[in-house]
Amino acid sequence: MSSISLQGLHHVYANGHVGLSEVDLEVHDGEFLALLGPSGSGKTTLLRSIAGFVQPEGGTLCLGGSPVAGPGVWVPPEKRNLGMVFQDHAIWPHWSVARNVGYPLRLAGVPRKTAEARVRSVLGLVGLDGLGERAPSALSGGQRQRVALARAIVGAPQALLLDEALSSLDEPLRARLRLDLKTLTNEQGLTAVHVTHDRAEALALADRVAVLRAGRIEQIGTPQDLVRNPASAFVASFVNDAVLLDGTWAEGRLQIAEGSSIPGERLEAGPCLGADGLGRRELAVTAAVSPLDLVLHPVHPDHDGDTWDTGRERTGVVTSALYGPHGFDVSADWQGRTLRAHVTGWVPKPGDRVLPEVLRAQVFAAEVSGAVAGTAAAAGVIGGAAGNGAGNATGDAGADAAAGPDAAAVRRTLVTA
Ligand SMILES: Nc1ncnc2c1ncn2[C@@H]1O[C@H](COP(=O)(O)OP(=O)(O)OP(=O)(O)O)[C@@H](O)[C@H]1O
Repeated sequence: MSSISLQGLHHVYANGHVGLSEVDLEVHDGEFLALLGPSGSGKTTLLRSIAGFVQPEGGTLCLGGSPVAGPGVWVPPEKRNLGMVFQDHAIWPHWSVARNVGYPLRLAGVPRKTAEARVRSVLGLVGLDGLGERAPSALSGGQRQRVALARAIVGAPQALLLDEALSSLDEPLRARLRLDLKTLTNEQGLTAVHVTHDRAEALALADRVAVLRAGRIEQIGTPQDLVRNPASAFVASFVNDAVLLDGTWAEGRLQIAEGSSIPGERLEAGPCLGADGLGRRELAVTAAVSPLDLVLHPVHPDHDGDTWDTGRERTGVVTSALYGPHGFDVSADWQGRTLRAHVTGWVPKPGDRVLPEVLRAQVFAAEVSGAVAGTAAAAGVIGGAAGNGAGNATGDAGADAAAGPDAAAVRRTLVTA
């Protein structure tokens, strides 16, 4: 059975802003669902509608199979049996930990002995064993958030609603609580809906992730689905940090810019292109390229064979290179667009010239201009089949530059059909 069910949920605020637009959603019993999306996409409105803090203008909302909002139905928040955790703990500073956690049980009139035993047990579940008599001021930020979590689950709610609940914590506290939250919800079979801006957190924690955009659910699926099979360029950009390249599909290649194209065998048609995939027609499309599928080949500083006949530069320039344990996260400016790539095998630094190459891209029908609100301003790329000057990823840029535009160098370093 669905623990939480929304049909055609709709809400427009008094100022005309669309909070939710005809949202259908089923959250299954024991499922952990993350709501992910850019600012203003409707995540909070959706969560607050479930909680009962927003009364939707249209549609129906059921909890545990019973309607709580809809035509002629309205169940107030305190009657919905939901646990909520906010970003800022919201615990009473002058009450002990145990008193804070036991508050919902006192409200519900649970006998004192039963309540004390339940509080002790829940404190154990959230890793606060033996800290019941502490004052909140004597706890760390992470511990205070565990108190809020304990209070949210102490009454055995039918669902747990988390509103940016981990966002105020610093790493590694946040990583630790993330792990504990996942274990706790799994072990206790809790249904949870978690609003977050943090895509890594959404992908790590959730059984399914709903990506919101302008009050609608753009895609819902497992983390693997969203990463491997994004339904749109927007999802690819938002979830996978993909660079978006507008271009034209024609004659077996995706033309990205003057002289720069991606051969068809490196392209995968997204679902919006239908069963025929890219087909034979000329199409305006957007290619989404994950930073892991974009190679930046270093170009030797002395090499000057990197312009088109028109004099336009084929290479890009590294604008930032952030070191990490598994390589560098690099941004490069290429023909006025920002490319992002994960670089291993050589040490990039700002100012380095690079030649980009796309290994794989997902292609979507082009959106009407400006429709991809909130995506990275990114993108454009890639390798032309002529010329050279690019070193390969093992750092032999100098050797290539010295070799001149020979066929071997071209094969080794550039996108070719
Ligand atoms: N109380 C309100 N009054 C008027 N408009 C609102 C109100 N709350 C939200 N909105 C508008 O509704 C839309 C959805 O906002 P919502 O807060 O649900 O998005 P969000 O994805 O949670 O954003 P954020 O990540 O910034 O919190 C936005 O256009 C927002 O400006």
